[in-house]
Formats: sequence, C-alpha cells, structure tokens
Amino acid sequence: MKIALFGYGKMGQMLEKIGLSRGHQIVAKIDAGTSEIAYSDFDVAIDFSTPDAAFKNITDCFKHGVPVISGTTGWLSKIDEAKTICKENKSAFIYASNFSLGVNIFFELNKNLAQMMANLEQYKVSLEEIHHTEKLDAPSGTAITLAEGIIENSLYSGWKLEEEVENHIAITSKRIGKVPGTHTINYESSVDAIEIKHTAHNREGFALGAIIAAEWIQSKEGIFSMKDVLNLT
Ligand SMILES: NC(=O)C1=CN([C@@H]2O[C@H](COP(=O)(O)OP(=O)(O)OC[C@H]3O[C@@H](n4cnc5c(N)ncnc54)[C@H](OP(=O)(O)O)[C@@H]3O)[C@@H](O)[C@H]2O)C=CC1
Ligand SMILES: O=C(O)C1=N[C@H](C(=O)O)C[C@H](O)C1
Repeated sequence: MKIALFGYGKMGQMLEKIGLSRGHQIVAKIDAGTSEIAYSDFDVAIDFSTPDAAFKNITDCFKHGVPVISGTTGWLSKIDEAKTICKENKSAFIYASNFSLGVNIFFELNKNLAQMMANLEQYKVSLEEIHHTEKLDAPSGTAITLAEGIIENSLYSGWKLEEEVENHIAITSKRIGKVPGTHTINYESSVDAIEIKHTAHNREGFALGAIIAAEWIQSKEGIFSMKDVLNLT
C-alpha cells in the first residue's frame, strides 16, 4: 500500500516506522511547507497534523478520490462538513480520537460502566486526561469521546473543561513532561470511589491502529469508525 503522511511530527514518524514494518511504502511526507501534492501517487492518506491544518488536508484528499485516516484532534467543529465532502466525492473516511486497540476497548468499557452507574445518584463522575506539554488542544480528543460515551448512557447533558457545572461532566486536562496519554474516569461517592484508567506507554499503539485502519479502508466507500475496523460489537 502506498501511504501519504500528512504531518510528519511525532506521530508521522511513528506511522512511518510501523507502516514500513508492515510492508507498506511511504510515498509522501507532507507538512505546512509542501506546495505540490501528487494525489494520484498514493492509495491512502493518513493525517496526524494540527487542528488548523486537518480540515483542508482531509477534504483536498476527498476531492482527489483519496481515502483518509484522520487522527488529528481539535478540529471537530468542522467534521460534519468534512463527512459531507467525503460522501459527495464517493471517498472513504475514518476519524478516531484514539486509534489504539486498548483505548477502543476502554471506550466500550466506559459506556458499559456509565450504563451501570446511570441510576446511582450518589456517585459523581469526573474525567482527567494527562498529556505531554507540546499538545495543542485541550481537552484531548479521547477525553471528549469518553465524555460523549458517558452522556449517551446517563443523565449528564454535557461536559465542561476545568469547571463544575450542574449535570455536566467535569474534565481536567494536565500537561506534564512527555506523557503519551493517560485517561482516568472517576465515580466518587461519600463512601467509596470507582476508577477506570488507560495509560499509553508510548505512541506505537496509536500508529499501529491507524495503519490497520488504512489497510482496512482499501476499496471501501463511506464513513467508518474504529468499531468497524476492530469488529467491536
Ligand atoms: N487519534 C490518535 O490516536 C492520536 C492523535 N494524535 C493527534 O495527532 C495530531 C498530531 O500529533 P503529534 O504528531 O504528536 O504532533 P506534532 O506536533 O509532533 O506533529 C504535527 C505535525 O504536523 C505538521 N503540520 C503543520 N501544518 C501542517 C499542514 N498544513 N499539513 C501537514 N502537516 C502540517 C507540523 O509541522 P510543524 O511542526 O513544522 O508546524 C508537525 O510536524 C494531534 O492533533 C494529536 O492530538 C496524536 C496521537 C494519537
Ligand atoms: O496529542 C497527543 O499526543 C494525543 N492525542 C490524542 C487525543 O487528543 O486524545 C490521542 C492520544 O491521547 C495522544
């Protein structure tokens, strides 16, 4: 498979390593300064760039009939528009706030736990995410997906960053050293606490999941998710 990497930072470099190890070719490494892009040279684009760059990178690929795997976070206000452009151009798209197998299982665990806790008013939920100091967005995309998973399965109506608001999940974002990504959900009562936590030890899991998604999307048309790729019911 011929892969174009949009963004060649920490994740782009890890994607190159994992892609090559699985027998793929990296035919383009695109960054802010790239002026000419030969879309017909690649089978799939993988975008791990920046919140400001993602929408244009992704929709330009769709307009050239190139399927896109997107891991960039912090641009979700425009994702519905991107999906429309994907459909108009009969292209294919997977966005995931987190491509690691472990986090995708954690997403399902989070939803199941939220269902079990839904009627237990004595427990108050909160969410904490910790990432490296170079991260541009807060809260993390993964924390937003986790909050949405709780909201779908409980009486909470939204989430707030660093703020306590009635019926909203409070999210705390911490930026420390080189932390690859740690997410904790806490249900606190006056007598006890229940906590679930995912800790990424490095970026390999994110990159492997994105390459597997790129392999999976070949010859497909439409909008898909990591649940489709991993066959999680
Ligand atoms: N979904 C997932 O599983 C994961 C998602 N992420 C997300 O992926 C994104 C990238 O993360 P990370 O690699 O750590 O960040 P980095 O800052 O290390 O890399 C981002 C790269 O994008 C480049 N860039 C800037 N503008 C453009 C442009 N117009 N087109 C293409 N590339 C551009 C930057 O170049 P320059 O430095 O020159 O500006 C930089 O090299 C973030 O949004 C992060 O949250 C990260 C890990 C996992
Ligand atoms: O910026 C990162 O590093 C990460 N970003 C993603 C997010 O915002 O959730 C995924 C992972 O946690 C690493």
